[in-house]
Amino acid sequence: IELKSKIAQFEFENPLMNASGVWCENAEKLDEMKNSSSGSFVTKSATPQLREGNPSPRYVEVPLGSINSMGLPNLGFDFYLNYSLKFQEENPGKINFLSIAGMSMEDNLEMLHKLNDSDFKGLTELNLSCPNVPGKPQIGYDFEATEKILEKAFEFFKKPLGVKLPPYFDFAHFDEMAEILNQFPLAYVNCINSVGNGLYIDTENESVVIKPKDGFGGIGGAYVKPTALANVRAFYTRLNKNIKIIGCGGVESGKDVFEHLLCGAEMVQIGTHLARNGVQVFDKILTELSEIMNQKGYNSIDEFRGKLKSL
Ligand SMILES: CC(C)(C)CCc1c(C(=O)O)[nH]c(=O)[nH]c1=O
Repeated sequence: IELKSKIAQFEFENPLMNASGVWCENAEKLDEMKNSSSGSFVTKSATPQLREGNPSPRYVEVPLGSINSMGLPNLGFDFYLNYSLKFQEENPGKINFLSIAGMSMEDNLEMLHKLNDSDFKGLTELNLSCPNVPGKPQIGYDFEATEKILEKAFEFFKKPLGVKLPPYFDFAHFDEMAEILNQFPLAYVNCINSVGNGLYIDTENESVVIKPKDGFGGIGGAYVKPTALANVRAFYTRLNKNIKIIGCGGVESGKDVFEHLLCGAEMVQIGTHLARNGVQVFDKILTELSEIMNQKGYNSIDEFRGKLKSL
């Protein structure tokens, strides 16, 4: 059976990849992703310079998912660009995704200029959960700021660009965001980033479980699947068809991947489940997805992608 997915001019042999931030922060992890059975991989969101990030504990697995306030620890933009250039050189015809999350508009534009002027042939992911000016919500929750940064980017950026979105919970927000995104020649929209500022409590110690932000952190894993599926579906039905959707959130099995694909996802990312179990999750989940497709008599994903039925 066929598991191919297409974004921009790229074709991937299967729809699975890691979620940015998971199994992608250094060369050792990226090599494991590169050598796994995933269809592609994305690098940890980069800032212009190396960042230590927040004090640990900053990522904690909990029964139904994970909570994190990493604080953008990363080896710096040049590391991920060089890794990507080496990857495309050593694997002719193959490309990866490179994520950026500047701490300011200038940082983002600087990294986009460098990418534009480089030999990078892959896809760039602009992480809109990046911080805004103090006192204002993250860029993805500031519609004006989102429009402004995309206007500035598309003045000069000529390579395939996607955006990573935080989750939305209101139809007015789906509509407003889609109206903005439809103005730009985006290659894709990636839904969702972690559900922001959750709180997990250790009742034995009567304390929080992560050190930064008094324990407040982004929630991932099974907790967020219904929200992730809703955001994938909401943008799939609102965006023009040449903007593909990447689904991210709550994927632990072939069944979860099937649900994201039914909602319209072109690629499906795995975060918390990958962090917990390592890259063998891709083999397991590909087998489970193939099993489901065989049982249902589907030979390719295109036969059911986006075809979620209303009642
Ligand atoms: C939240 C930011 C630190 C501004 C961006 C990086 C990021 C982080 C992080 O590095 O803390 N964690 C997430 O779950 N999603 C993200 O996009």
